[in-house]
Order: sequence, then C-alpha cells, then structure tokens
Amino acid sequence: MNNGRCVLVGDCAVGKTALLVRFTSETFPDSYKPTVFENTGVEVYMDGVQISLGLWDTAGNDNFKQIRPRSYQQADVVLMCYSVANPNSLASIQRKWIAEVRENLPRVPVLVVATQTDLREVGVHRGSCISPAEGKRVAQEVHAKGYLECSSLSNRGVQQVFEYAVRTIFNKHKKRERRRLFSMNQCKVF
Ligand SMILES: Nc1nc2c(ncn2[C@@H]2O[C@H](COP(=O)(O)OP(=O)(O)OP(=O)(O)O)[C@@H](O)[C@H]2O)c(=O)[nH]1
Repeated sequence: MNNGRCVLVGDCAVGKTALLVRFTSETFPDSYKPTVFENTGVEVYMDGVQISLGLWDTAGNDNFKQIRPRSYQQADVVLMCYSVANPNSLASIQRKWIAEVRENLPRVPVLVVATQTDLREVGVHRGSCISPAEGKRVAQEVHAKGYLECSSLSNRGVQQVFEYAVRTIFNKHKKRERRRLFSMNQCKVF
C-alpha cells in the first residue's frame, strides 16, 4: 500500500478545516471560513513505508450536501468529528453522519474524533464540555474503529489522529491482501 484517502465529516464549525491545517502546515486558522469542498495531500511514513495520504475536507453545512458524496469516493477511512463544546455536534454523529457515511461507504472504517478539547479548560463552555467517556460511548454505538481527542489550537492529539487513521488504512489493506492470498492458495479437491 502506498496511498490512502481520509475524509473528514461533521457539523459546521467543529474544527475539521483547522485540524487539517494544523496537521499539514503546523498553523492554526483563527478565522472561520465555511468549507464547500477541499482536498489536499501529505506524505507520511508508517513502519518505514512512505504513503501519500489524500485528505478530503467536507462542508458541515447541508446547503452543500449534494457535493459531499464526491468526497466519499474511494475513501479508505472516515473521521467523524464533533466538538466537545457542542453537544448537538455529538448528537449529529448518531442521528445524521453515521447514516450518511454508511449509505455512501457501507464497509469503510470510521473513527470518531473529539475536537476543540482546549475548551474544557478555558472559556464559557468550561465545565459543561462533553467528557471522554460520553464520546467513547457514542463511538462504540456507531461501531467506530477508534475514538480520539484533539485540539488544533493547542496542537494536542493532532498527530495521533492521523497516525491512527493511517494505521487503520494499513490494517484494512493488510486484511484485504490476506483474504486475496487465502483465496489464491485454497486447495482444490477433485
Ligand atoms: N478553541 C478552539 N477553536 C477551534 C479549534 N479548532 C477550530 N476552532 C475554531 O472553530 C471555528 C470553526 O473551525 P473550522 O475548522 O473552520 O470548522 P469546520 O468544521 O471546518 O467548519 P465547516 O467548514 O463549516 O464544516 C474557527 O473559528 C476555528 O478557529 C480548536 O481546537 N480549539
């Protein structure tokens, strides 16, 4: 495997673009500009192998709903993002995002990603933010392959999100390769 595609979905303003910008350019975009459709790519290494990772940002706003399926094409992993400071964005994972993802990608692994975790410590939402336990519970409910937390502002957990995403793609390819080899090597009894 030397390439993979990772797609980010989630409600408006949960921080999908900021997460991608932090990971790809080590900066944090302060201003909010709603995404319509964007994609970028980075070279990453896993177990000494170089991988071209395609990163597809999508619009949280349903005015652009028709465009989202374009981003789902050939996805290897989906990051379903919610903000720990926005309970509606977590509810949307259960009510909306998992259904839309499964409709377009019935078997692709999904990860649930909690964003903006710095808001647990500062600001008006401090004290009322969603706990890791609650996020994990939802991740299990939607049969996610993993649950991760990050803050693009403080750069905490960002690298781990993409390491986990690449590892998930890697495991999926390995599984597929094993199945292919197994079916090639099956004994034939005449
Ligand atoms: N405190 C804090 N704010 C963040 C973080 N990540 C993003 N934001 C802010 O949240 C707002 C929305 O961020 P975006 O990354 O544009 O959100 P999005 O999910 O891409 O939004 P759509 O394009 O509408 O789907 C911006 O004002 C960001 O500066 C974070 O980790 N911590």
